[in-house]
Amino acid sequence: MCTVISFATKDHYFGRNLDLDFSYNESVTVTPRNFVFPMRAREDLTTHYALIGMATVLGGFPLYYDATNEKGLSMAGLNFPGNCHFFDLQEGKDNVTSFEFIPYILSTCETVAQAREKLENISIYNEPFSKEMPNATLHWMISDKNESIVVESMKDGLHVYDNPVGVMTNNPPFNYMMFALNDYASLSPKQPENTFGTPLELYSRGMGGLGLPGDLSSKSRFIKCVYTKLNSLCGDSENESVNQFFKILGSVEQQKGLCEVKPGAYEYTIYSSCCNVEKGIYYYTTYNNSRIHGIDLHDHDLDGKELTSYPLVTEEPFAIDSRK
Ligand SMILES: C[C@H](CCC(=O)NCCS(=O)(=O)O)[C@H]1CC[C@H]2[C@@H]3[C@H](O)C[C@@H]4C[C@H](O)CC[C@]4(C)[C@H]3C[C@H](O)[C@]12C
Repeated sequence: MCTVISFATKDHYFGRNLDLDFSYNESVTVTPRNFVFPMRAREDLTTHYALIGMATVLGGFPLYYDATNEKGLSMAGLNFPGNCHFFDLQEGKDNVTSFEFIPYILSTCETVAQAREKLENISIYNEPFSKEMPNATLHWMISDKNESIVVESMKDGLHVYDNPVGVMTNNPPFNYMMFALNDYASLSPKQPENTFGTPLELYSRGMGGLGLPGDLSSKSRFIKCVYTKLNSLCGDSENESVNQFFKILGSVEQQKGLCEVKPGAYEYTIYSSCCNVEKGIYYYTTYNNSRIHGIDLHDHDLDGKELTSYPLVTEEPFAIDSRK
């Protein structure tokens, strides 16, 4: 399971938890403007916006999981098994494979409004990257500074939903997720009001949130993360914002051993990311390394042609303070 959020203080931030039982050897990857994205059913993308994000690079192609472009438009793919459906080539449509979808939108659009226009004619084409790399069953969140949308390709076509809460997880489809929020509308960081007309003792702090789901199912993570994000208070500095972002994602992170996906195999939060979309800095932590690392898009020659990849730092020694 996974969770993606868009978040704002003075700057805007976008990132996700990647929850899975194994890794595809992902790295933080910068794609400069003149890297050629070969496309399967349309003209190659030769000159485009520069991108930074998490990807598996295979055969020279950055298979992005989540990324942000130099204009601050961001996009992430999360699992959507069972509901997701991709199509054969459609005459008269912009046929874009699922692994080309992030590069295509982020290469060519500056805003969600522009992405919406492109989406009007896009069909997600079912050709896999290779025999060894079948199609991932994904849905996507796309965000800019002003808004977020969710894109779900299903048997009956492409659905584009406004996402006023800026959070997405996995199944069920996004309209069901938004409806499910109704059941929790009365939760609050304030202590509840006693309406029974008989004296009761509020024996603990935090009782306004009683009933907030805490399990790892995707609907529960959606509710919990929306509640956490929308009630979160945060200062404007980069340090406070990035730390708070990781704390919000931490409210739905997965500890090893709690979510069995097949006998003996457990999903866990392999990495968490947070991109400052204004500055183009992609921060991340990994399961065994909570030190925040950052890679700056603008540290690179953005007019170049070659990818730059940064292997994840997955372990680091603790800082043990000495009395001396
Ligand atoms: C599984 C990942 C999403 C994590 C997630 O949502 N897990 C929840 C599982 S579930 O709901 O409980 O079933 C997705 C996110 C991005 C995906 C990867 C990216 O799409 C890039 C390539 C695309 C290739 O077609 C397949 C391999 C792959 C490298 C994908 C593997 C996998 O499907 C990834 C890593």
